Amino acid sequence: MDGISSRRMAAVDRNAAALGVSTKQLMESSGSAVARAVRRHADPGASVAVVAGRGNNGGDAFVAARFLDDYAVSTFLLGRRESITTDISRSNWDALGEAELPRETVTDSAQVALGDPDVVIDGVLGTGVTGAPREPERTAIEAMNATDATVVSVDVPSGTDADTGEAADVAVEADEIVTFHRPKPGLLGRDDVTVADIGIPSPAETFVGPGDLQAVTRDPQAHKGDFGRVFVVGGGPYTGAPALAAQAALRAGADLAYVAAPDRVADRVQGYSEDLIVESYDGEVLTADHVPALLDRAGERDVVVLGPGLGSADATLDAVHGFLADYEGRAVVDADALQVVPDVDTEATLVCTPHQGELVKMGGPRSDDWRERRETVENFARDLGHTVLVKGAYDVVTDGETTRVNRTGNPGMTVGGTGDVLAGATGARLAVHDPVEAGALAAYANGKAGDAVVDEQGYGLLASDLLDELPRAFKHDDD
Ligand SMILES: NC(=O)C1=CN([C@@H]2O[C@H](COP(=O)(O)OP(=O)(O)OC[C@H]3O[C@@H](n4cnc5c(N)ncnc54)[C@H](O)[C@@H]3O)[C@@H](O)[C@H]2O)[C@H](O)CC1
Ligand SMILES: [K+]
Repeated sequence: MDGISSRRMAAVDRNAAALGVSTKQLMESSGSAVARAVRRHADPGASVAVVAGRGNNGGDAFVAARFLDDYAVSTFLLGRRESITTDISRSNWDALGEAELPRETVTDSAQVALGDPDVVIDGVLGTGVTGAPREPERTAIEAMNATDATVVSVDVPSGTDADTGEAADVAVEADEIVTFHRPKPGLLGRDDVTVADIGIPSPAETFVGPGDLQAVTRDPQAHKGDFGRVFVVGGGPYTGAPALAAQAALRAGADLAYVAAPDRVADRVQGYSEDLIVESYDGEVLTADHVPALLDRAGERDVVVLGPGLGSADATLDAVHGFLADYEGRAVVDADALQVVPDVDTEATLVCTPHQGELVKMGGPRSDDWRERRETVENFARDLGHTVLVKGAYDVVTDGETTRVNRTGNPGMTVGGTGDVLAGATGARLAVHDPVEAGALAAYANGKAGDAVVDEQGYGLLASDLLDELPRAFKHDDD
């Protein structure tokens, strides 16, 4: 079983809530699994000390204490009730009081006195920890290690980093770890780990959801450019496509959006928006002579979006080939440029964004059912060596290893230009995320923006309508 990082676990937890399985339900399953582990180690009547921190790890421990009311269980909260960080955990603390189960709060490390229990439940710190344990958690961990009890850790031994397995100078020495859903990367290879299924529905992982948006953050200390300079190479036969892609990049969080376009159309592209930095090259379409200068510029920027509105003249496709052959950075490839990708040997990291027809033109599979498409596109992406985002009612994003499916969006989005918006948004996210995550986030937000527009005004959506909605579509609970 693959490991799941703390960050991904938090996203999946939030996605599960959006699918109707609340964190409270998950906590109930987690606590119950911990209680079952305790029953394997000691019979009813045995003494159990439950040591709980102020986060949801402690909440799991409160639930376990409630399930163990046929044991001599006493619960210690490291802090005051008011300092419990989540409502769910606090309600489970309150439930212990209502059930008249022994519980006490420990606000001073000097007060940590666990007695001589048969079993200790370690619910002090889980995946939400930052840094080495502080007081009173530190003393509590030492007190747990000092008992002769069997120690059952909730999710991860407190003091051990769930992602790296690194133990702080003070960390719980667990006899058994009951971890939830999937092993945490830092626990892989250990033989003292039980993985409990806590009822997270598999769509919470497969489908991009609101939890995935938690990856979209903006550091208040950031400087201009930190969130990406996106370079759209497009336009020639068409002018709207590169303008939409570049504006979408800004709406999806990029700091600067550049467009390189033939001088015949560059002014028109600029005319659509004063927010873009438009650079022109001579001629009517992209040709091989332009490639060296474009490569220089691309080297100064974070991501290239190659394709929108370039057209499919032979000279242009040759130029795309030449560009990709020598480019080593990150790029989104869209529209007519896609057909070149299978024939080019490149060091670049690409996110290809075909619709079904373009995928077939690339030599990819045709499949109508999304489950089948997930499989076939995975294989195709693996062979291609790049990330592929196939657009459809269910978008599939995969690098052949990691796959996400997006089901936001609606039939109104079959209108021209929505793909250009997606390509630009993907470019912006590719400046800060890995390729699959970038594609997944962009597809999710693009579809969500389309849903918001159609909700408000009905069909008749324009691709440009998506631009205004995109920032809201990327917003999430933590904002
Ligand atoms: N993800 C899921 O599907 C579920 C997870 N569950 C459990 O929840 C924890 C993670 O909970 P969270 O509230 O995010 O964080 P923690 O309880 O791990 O800790 C936060 C808590 O601790 C304080 N704190 C942080 N760092 C330190 C430190 N270095 N020293 C002392 N105190 C620290 C912080 O202020 C908070 O108060 C996960 O592991 C699971 O056990 C649920 O079961 C629901 C499903
Ligand atoms: K723990």
